[in-house]
Amino acid sequence: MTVNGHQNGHAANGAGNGVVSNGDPSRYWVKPFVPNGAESFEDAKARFAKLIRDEDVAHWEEHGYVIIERFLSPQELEKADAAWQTHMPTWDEYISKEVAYKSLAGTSGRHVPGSTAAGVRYDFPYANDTLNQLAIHPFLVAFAERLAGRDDLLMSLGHLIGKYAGNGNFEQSLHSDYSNNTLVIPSKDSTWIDIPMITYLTDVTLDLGPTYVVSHQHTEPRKLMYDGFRHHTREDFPELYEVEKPAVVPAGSVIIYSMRTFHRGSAITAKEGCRIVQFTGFHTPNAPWMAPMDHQHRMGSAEMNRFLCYADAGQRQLIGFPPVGHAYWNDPDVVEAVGKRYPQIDMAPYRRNAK
Ligand SMILES: O=C(O)CCC(=O)C(=O)O
Ligand SMILES: [Fe+2]
Repeated sequence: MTVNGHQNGHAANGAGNGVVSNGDPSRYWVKPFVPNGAESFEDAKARFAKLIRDEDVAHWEEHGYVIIERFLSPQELEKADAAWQTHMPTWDEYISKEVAYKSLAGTSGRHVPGSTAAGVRYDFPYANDTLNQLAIHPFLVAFAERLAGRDDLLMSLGHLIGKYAGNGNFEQSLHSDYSNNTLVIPSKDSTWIDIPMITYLTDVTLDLGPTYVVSHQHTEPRKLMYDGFRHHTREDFPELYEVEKPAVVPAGSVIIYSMRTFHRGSAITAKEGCRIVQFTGFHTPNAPWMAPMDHQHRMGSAEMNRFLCYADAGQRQLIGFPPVGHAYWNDPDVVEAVGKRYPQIDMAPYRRNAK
């Protein structure tokens, strides 16, 4: 079942990209973006923005979430598979070395052993270019820009998370995600908005811990954001659990939701299997109370250097790097010094406005 009411993705858009798959080709299976090639990130975003369906935006506006099935092409998924497997075991690897892998935590400072959000957890940026690029896929950024109505968003978060059958209780209560994403609470006003997303890198079946989500239609009229509880338990709010819907989706799909959207991770009831996802989010740059991506311990890391050097200038901007043309680059000494810090970054575009 799908939660959007439209089955298996989208009809072919006639782009003629010749992709062969098990289902209909998705309209998003167009030329992938490659940083620092002929196309800028801006142009790639514009290309993907044209593919966004008005009804998907309308669904998000009405329900507080939308699921886009199979936005990643089979080729992208194949690369993504190889990429997550550099960080986490497949199910077969996991079960063949269960003792060793059971305690695998990843490197995230936000890994809380035993919590329902645990699992193996790595934070963006990763030691892998494909994973980094997936986190800021031009389609995801374009969709967030469309919802926010501006094109200068910043990345809020990035986590690669693996959950394995039999290794923990992942059953959560319905909640909104804001406690570590804003100092206050997420208001309705999209002037300052943070847009979270979960990209599913493996098939999610009912027994592999789907995300459950509740439409705004059920939560907004009741002002559940304002009742002082972030977690709404089954005991106290049974009626919410009657209207929640599972995001049962094929690998390569994404749920784009909001910080006001009630949702939850659920138990893996299958005996075998794992669910690998990447959380990301993008927010408007006008709200210091919101989503301060905690760069402090990442700046200067090998992963951050790797991300910055591989990325396009428009992608660096997503994490706060001064944009091309910004007055920061007016001082030629500064441009050259940053070039020395990151010898692999092409400084030519930044050099252009050095006076
Ligand atoms: O993993 C999921 O599907 C959702 C998890 C979640 O909502 C959370 O950890 O805040
Ligand atoms: Fe959550």
